[in-house]
Amino acid sequence: MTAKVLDGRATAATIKAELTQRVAALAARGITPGLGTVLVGDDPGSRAYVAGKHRDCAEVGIASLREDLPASASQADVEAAVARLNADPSCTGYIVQLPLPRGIDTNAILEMVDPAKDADGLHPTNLGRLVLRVKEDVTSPLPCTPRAVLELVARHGLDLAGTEVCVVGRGTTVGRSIGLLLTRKDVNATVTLTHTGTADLAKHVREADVVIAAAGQPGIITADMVKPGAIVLDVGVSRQVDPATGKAKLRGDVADGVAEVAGWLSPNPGGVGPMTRAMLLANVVDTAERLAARG
Ligand SMILES: Nc1nc2c(c(=O)[nH]1)N[C@@H](CN(C=O)c1ccc(C(=O)N[C@@H](CCC(=O)O)C(=O)O)cc1)CN2
Repeated sequence: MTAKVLDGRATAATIKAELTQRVAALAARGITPGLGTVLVGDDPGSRAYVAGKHRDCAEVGIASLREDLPASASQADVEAAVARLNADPSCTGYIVQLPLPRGIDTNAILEMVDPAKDADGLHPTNLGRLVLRVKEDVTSPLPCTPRAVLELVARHGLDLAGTEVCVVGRGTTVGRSIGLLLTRKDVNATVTLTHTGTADLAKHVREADVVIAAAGQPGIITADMVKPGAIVLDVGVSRQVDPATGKAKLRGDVADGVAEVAGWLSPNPGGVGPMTRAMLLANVVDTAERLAARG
């Protein structure tokens, strides 16, 4: 079997075209959404992702604001950047790029974000609304990668109702929150959340109709672990620098042979990554539309 491709690049391009029209409709009413980013330090991956987010904004007509801080920034410096974006009326939503450098208290920073401007859906209020099953169209944004996974699957005509899903990885941005989304009544999947403490990972993966690999461990999901025909989403990404050339290579959590066993596979790069960026834009536009509707 050669898996069909869950094409994140093409799907993200379609979504961005839709968002461009929605942003133009807001502009006609005198409203310009503005996305802010807080980037701390020199991590090449984080720098590339933030640069991509600003390119995306320009493409769809969203204004963008940057708070770039050096790796030596203190907790107080990062908190001051967050306070500036909270206070800036031209910033309708913003994100703090993760991971933050060691020594910065990430939870304290995320708690400082104004929940109404939280474009990542990672503020405790917004994650709490997800737990309480408050619908995001009424109140708050969903975390971008979990939303990206659901949107990518739905736009390829796949229905997850009744499926057994194995999530690999328990990080906040993906693993923990995606389980909450998948078990909502409008999705109706059954979820097993696995992690580094799981005794027999292969057993859980093998039983799953859908595998969401978000461990950040290159090649951890191998072909022998995957049920034939399963839907496999490769979310985790690791940047490995080739010592010979000095060039960075991206590696996903899914090993090469999986494409021969799975029914559907999201490539990495080119799958969930571009969709994550598109969902960030969607969160910003959704928020701007909600505010506009409230006058
Ligand atoms: N505040 C946040 N921090 C992080 C998040 C997040 O959702 N919010 N997720 C990841 C990183 N991330 C977004 O910030 C992200 C990862 C990957 C991509 C992407 O487009 N990847 C491309 C490859 C890009 C490249 O060549 O480097 C792909 O998969 O095709 C976008 C965003 C951690 N931090």
